[in-house]
Amino acid sequence: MAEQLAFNKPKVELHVHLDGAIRVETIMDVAKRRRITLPAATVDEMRDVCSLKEPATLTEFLSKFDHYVPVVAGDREAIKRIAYEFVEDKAKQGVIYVEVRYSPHLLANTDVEPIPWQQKQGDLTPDEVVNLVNRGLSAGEKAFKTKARSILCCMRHMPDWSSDVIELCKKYRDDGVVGIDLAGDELMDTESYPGHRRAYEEAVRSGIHRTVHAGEVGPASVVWEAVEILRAERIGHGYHVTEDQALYKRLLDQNMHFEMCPLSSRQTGACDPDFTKHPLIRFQVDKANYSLNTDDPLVLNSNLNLDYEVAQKYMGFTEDEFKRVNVNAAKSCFLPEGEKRELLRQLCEAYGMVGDASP
Ligand SMILES: O=c1[nH]cnc2c1ncn2[C@@H]1O[C@H](CO)[C@@H](O)[C@H]1O
Repeated sequence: MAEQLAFNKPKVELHVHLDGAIRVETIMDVAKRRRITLPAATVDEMRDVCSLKEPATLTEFLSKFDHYVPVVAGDREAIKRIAYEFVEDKAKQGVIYVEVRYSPHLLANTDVEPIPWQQKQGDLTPDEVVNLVNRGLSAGEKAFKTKARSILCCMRHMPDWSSDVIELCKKYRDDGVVGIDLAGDELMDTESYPGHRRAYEEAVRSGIHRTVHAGEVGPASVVWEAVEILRAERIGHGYHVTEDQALYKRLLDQNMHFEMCPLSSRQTGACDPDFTKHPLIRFQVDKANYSLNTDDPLVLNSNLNLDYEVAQKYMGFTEDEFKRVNVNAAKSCFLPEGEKRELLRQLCEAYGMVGDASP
C-alpha cells in the first residue's frame, strides 16, 4: 500500500551491512543445501533467532551475526546470491543508489587468519569474495535498475586484516568498490591498533574514500579520532558527537556527513529508546548533513521504509526534510563526480526540484 509510506520517492542509502541484510529464507535454503543444522526449523523461528526484539547493547546486537553468517561464509553460490537479492530488496524499497558494506574476510575460508566461524580451511579467499559480491551486485543492478556499489570493512578487533582490505579497495576500485570502512567494537582505539591507521593512511594516499563507525555507542572522542587520525570523509552513526559541542560545531561547519540509522540506534543501545529524544532531532534542527539508513535490516527485522516512518512519526520529519536528506546522501556518496551528478539529477527530477544538482 504505497500511499501509506512515509516517503514514497526515490531514495539513496549509504550505510547498510550486506551480512546484516540477508533474507531469512536464503539462510534456511543455503543451510539445507550445505547440511548445516540451524537452531530453528521454520522461517519465523529463524527470524526470531537472527533478530533483536528489545533494545540491547552493541555487543549483544553483533552476537546475532554468529547465528547465521557461518551459513553463507565460504560458499560461492550463497555469497553471490545474497548480493543479488540485496539489490532486489533495495529496489523494492525505492532505493535508486546504495552503498553496501561488508568484511571480505568474514566470508572467506582461506588466506584469512584466523579462519572465521571455526570453518574448515577451504579455497575461498577474501579477494574472491569481493569478486563474487561484485558479480552479484552487478547482476542485481541489471535486473532491478538499482545502482549498487560496495564499501569494504576493516574490523576493529582484526587490525591485521586491514592492509588486505585497503589493497582490495585499490584492486577493485574500477569494479564496484567505492570506499573503506572500519566496523565492529569502536571502543578499541586506533592508537593501540596501528594496522587500521596504516590502512587509512594508504587510503588517503591512493584516493580511496573513507568512512568510519564512530560515536555510535562510543564517546565523541572516537569521532574526533575518525576525523583527525583516520581522515574519515563520512561518519557511520556519530550520535554521540553532540556530547562535544566544539567538535560538533566544527563538523557542522565542515559539512561532515553522518550516516544515521534510527531503528538500529535503539536496538544497539546507542541512543535513548524514546525516539522523541533522539539526537537526529538536533541534527535536523541544525540542518546537518546526514542520511537515513537501515544498518542491519535482518537483525532489526526492519526495512528502510520503517526507518523513515519512525523519523516522520516521532522526530517531526516532513517530506521536504526527506528530500533534503536524500539530496545530501547523493552529494556525500562515494561515486565519481560524473555519476554523482547524474544521481543528483535523477533525485531532483523525481522531487520536482530545480537547480540543486551540483555535487
Ligand atoms: O552497527 C554496527 N556497528 C558496528 N559494527 C557493525 C554494526 N553492524 C554490523 N557491524 C559489523 O560489521 C561487519 C561487516 O559488515 C559485520 O559482520 C558486523 O560484525
